[in-house]
Amino acid sequence: MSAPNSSPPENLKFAIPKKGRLMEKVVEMLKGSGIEFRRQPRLDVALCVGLPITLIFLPAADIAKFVGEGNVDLGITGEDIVKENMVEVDTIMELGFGKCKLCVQAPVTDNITDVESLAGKRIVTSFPDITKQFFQTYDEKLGVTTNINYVSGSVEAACGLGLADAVVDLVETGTTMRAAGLEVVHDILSTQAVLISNPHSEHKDLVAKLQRRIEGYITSRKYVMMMYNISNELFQAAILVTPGKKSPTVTSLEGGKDKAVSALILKKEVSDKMDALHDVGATDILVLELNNSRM
Ligand SMILES: Nc1ncnc2c1ncn2[C@@H]1O[C@H](COP(=O)(O)OP(=O)(O)OP(=O)(O)O)[C@@H](O)[C@H]1O
Ligand SMILES: O=P(O)(O)OC[C@H]1O[C@H](OP(=O)(O)OP(=O)(O)O)[C@H](O)[C@@H]1O
Repeated sequence: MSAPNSSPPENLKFAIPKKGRLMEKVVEMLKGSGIEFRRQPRLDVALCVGLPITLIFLPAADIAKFVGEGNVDLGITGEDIVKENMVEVDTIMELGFGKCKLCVQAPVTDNITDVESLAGKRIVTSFPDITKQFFQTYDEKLGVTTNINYVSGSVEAACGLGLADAVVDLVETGTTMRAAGLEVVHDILSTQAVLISNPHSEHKDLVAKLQRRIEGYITSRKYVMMMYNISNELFQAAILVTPGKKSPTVTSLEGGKDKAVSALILKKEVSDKMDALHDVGATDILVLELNNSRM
């Protein structure tokens, strides 16, 4: 029993992006993971329902720093932002969205094929530390200093405005880059959204619980359950098609001549697997959506 005057334990503080493409995905993921909250209009703090968690809505670019410095226990942001801030955080899991690349880009008309030729030139970026680190090797080799300037957005406009010889910016579809007349000269890193925690957080059990819930949700979005019947003779060939995530579940049907098999299948492989099972001789093939999962 706790001492009568002890203050209640503090809620876990969980920072999530306050706007933009990451926010939409994060809110959808939290809902699917049973992490529900009510956010009042214009408020950047929300309490979770039934869990001792306070959500704090912050700019994605600030979240790694807040987690690293222990202002919050847990956060979701891009790996690119974690690397740029060079903070000490535990990366708990990759979340599979917010995927893009950080690239050196230059005007198509300049026809630059070798990134080394940009050393000593003017580069504009929202990632000055990663960019500085990237060009350092070339600067030392060539005895030059690359001039790196920070802008917080619309990086792609810098070359057209005459402010830069090249930019270091994110590329997903390439639409922004092409519209600005730029092309990729060099990939620096691949990134996606990650769940990060402060290594000294006192909420280890709750962090582990959230991790399990989010993993369960991600699995349920990636997989479906495939069920089918197969004769005993053809069974071995069929389970080669559906080995499952760990292994398939197999039960004998009444009469003993056939088996019923259920196995998790990656969504993107469903049609190929159904065709293959049909060719092997399976019948009554069903595909069921997963609502949630815990592995
Ligand atoms: N086009 C993209 N595709 C996928 N992920 C992206 C893309 N652009 C950004 N990201 C990811 O989202 C993170 C936050 O991006 P961004 O800074 O654009 O968010 P924002 O909060 O909308 O800010 P702003 O619109 O003010 O720049 C990036 O660091 C990166 O990890
Ligand atoms: O390859 P694409 O699919 O075009 O995506 C890449 C663009 O997306 C991001 O910008 P965002 O749209 O967030 O606007 P910003 O320039 O204000 O950061 C990023 O900085 C790129 O400019």
